[in-house]
Amino acid sequence: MESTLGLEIIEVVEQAAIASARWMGKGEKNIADQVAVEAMRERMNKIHMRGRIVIGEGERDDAPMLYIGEEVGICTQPNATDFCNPDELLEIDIAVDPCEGTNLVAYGQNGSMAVLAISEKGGLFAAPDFYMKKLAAPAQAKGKVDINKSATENLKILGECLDRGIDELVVVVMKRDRHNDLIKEIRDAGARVKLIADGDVGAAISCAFSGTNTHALMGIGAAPEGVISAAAMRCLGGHFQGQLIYDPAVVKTGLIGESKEANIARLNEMGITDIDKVYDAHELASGETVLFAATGITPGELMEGVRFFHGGMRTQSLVISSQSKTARFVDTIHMVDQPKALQLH
Ligand SMILES: O=C(COP(=O)(O)O)[C@@H](O)[C@H](O)[C@H](O)[C@H](O)COP(=O)(O)O
Ligand SMILES: [Mn+2]
Ligand SMILES: [Mn+2]
Repeated sequence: MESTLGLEIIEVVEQAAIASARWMGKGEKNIADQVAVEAMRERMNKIHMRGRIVIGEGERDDAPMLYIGEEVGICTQPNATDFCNPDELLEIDIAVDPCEGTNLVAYGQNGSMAVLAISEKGGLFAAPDFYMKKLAAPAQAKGKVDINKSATENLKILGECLDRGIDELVVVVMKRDRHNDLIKEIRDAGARVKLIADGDVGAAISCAFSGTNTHALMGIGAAPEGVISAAAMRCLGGHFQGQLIYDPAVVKTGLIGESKEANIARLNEMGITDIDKVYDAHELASGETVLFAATGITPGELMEGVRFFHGGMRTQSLVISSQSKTARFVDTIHMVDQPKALQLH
């Protein structure tokens, strides 16, 4: 699956990030999102692959592009056998978030990215448009911290695994009312909290890299983003667990469904009967081969944002492959017109 796809998907996330970055700081989150979706879809449809979107734009709002179930790639065409080789004809599943952190882009804040994950058919958990309680941590703590334990217990374990005092740990938490008790508990335990407005995919993956000063992600974010984070964490060997949250009273932002009962019924209809199951990274991204790609839109812990200059732009991306066991940071200069100068760094 991987050979040329790994290279082509870099351009997919690069193009989405560049399109969105043009709207950075303009206060237009919907446009920043829409242009990323269009650019991602356009580039994706030029790839020799037979893809199907399993996590995409707006499960419930009839999104016109990159919606769940949409087929993407040249090899989805009826006469594909005429121009696609057998490898390219293998069905693959794709999870996308063309603009992860739309508010961050609209308000010029750090941490947004264009991101996707790919696996063979059935290799990514088709998460419903629900919330997910998440716990991410570095590889040293994999299988030792546990989402069922309290934050206090996990911080103690994390400190031991990382050979750090609890006061030397930084936990990323999304700034939401639902996290007020969690934030207090982390601070009372002695650790430091980095509050983010949005963008928990980047925060989760940052845990896998030392040097980011991010030692854990705790709290409740969106479930689709949980699967994308898990895909990267699975390849990187980091710890990731997720548990679906279906009770609007827990989430507090009120964006999921009408009632807890209706949400449980919806999960059951989707075939999810063990509604409180804790999924680990290998269950959320279970495919034999998993690919992940992201490009920074605004600057973040992992990647620079898109930088525009006369005649072009520069992007930084991260491409991770379970097959080649690589995490590549790709720095690209895009020459649109003839730039007057190309800066080395
Ligand atoms: O920041 C996020 C928003 O993603 P997007 O809509 O693609 O810009 C995600 O990182 C979060 O995981 C999540 O969507 C967020 O936690 C939703 O929670 P809330 O704002 O409380 O409804
Ligand atoms: Mn998102
Ligand atoms: Mn998004």
